[in-house]
Amino acid sequence: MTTSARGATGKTADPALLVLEDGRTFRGRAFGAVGETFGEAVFSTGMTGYQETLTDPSYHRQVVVMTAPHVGNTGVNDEDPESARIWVAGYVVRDPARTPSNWRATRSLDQELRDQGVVGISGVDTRALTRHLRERGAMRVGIFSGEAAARSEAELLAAVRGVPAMKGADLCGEVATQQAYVVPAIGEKRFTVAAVDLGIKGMTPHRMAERGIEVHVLPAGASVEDIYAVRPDGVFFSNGPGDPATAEHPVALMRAVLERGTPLFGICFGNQILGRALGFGTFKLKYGHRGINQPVQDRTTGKVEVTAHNHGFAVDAPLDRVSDTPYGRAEVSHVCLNDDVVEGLRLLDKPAFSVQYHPEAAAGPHDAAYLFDRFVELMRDNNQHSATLMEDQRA
Ligand SMILES: NC(=O)CC[C@H](N)C(=O)O
Repeated sequence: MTTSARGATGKTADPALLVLEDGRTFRGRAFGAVGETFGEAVFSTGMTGYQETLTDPSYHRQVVVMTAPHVGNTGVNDEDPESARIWVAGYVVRDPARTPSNWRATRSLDQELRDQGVVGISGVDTRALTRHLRERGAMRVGIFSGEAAARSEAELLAAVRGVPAMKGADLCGEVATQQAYVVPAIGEKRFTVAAVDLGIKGMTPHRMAERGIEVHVLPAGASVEDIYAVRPDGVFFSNGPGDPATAEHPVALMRAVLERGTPLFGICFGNQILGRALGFGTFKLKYGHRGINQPVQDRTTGKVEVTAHNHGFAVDAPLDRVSDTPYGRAEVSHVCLNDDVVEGLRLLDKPAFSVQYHPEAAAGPHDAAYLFDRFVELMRDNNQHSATLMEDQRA
């Protein structure tokens, strides 16, 4: 052992090594489980919400670097997770809290990472690492501690370079539910929504349920018949991990929904699926957007909102004009003010829209919650329209 330090438990933490695919290394201490892990190194600028980050299924196969220097202050509780387990492949922090303190906490972050077998590293200069990823782009990484670190750096680097890249990764099937389930409406039921789970975060159906929506969450492999079997007033496509260029089945499903004109809403991966369904391309951003402080402009109102993000890919659609698509006219409805990345799409001739960011904001500001209300309005207007047509037929 070359270095040692007291970990959160008071035990001596093993040294750990972080190896990037371009050969840069960072030394630190084991945090969470001891062993090895691999993934795509990405950074999140969220100052709060680490439990929600860890349990967001969109982080599957990603090693998350926290730019906030001090992580773990409020420990871990049973209410904040966005899914039933931690999905990040590895976790990189500068200075973990030694003594968590919060009335809801039942355990420490270090303990939770160990219990779930998630390998992390602490004591890393996360500012230098983040700058490196900003300059060179997101890239593959490995974290090694204990026995796993007892190899030459050349061997560790070869192992990192052997793992699959995020570009071309088809991952939704690995995180989505296998069984359909229902999230009941809170209060009076007003609408039924079929939500295609591509890696859904728990807060998303909750935000719909709060608005009187009964949400039928369906597996990623659901058929068009499965969707319409629930007699939906609207269809939702969730966030999810991996490269949207691989998502053939969700694109086909969405096209069937657009064909029928059922009100449609997509979040994050769902926005990329809508982009593809309309005939736009998607591409990998250099280092993506992750955090809860990204400025986005709603181009329909001109208003700027501060929003929660987690995406490494984006839709390639023109910002300066309305596009003709097989489903009518479409436009970019939202744009990121940092870099002009497409953050939302809207159809002008059909009740369909999507955003690249997270209006459910778990964690994050609630500026974008109005998007769930827009979905409700689309369903309400569509139902009224159908009712009028029925009356016309009877007259
Ligand atoms: N949160 C998401 O849905 C992410 C979508 C996609 N995996 C991306 O990284 O861009």
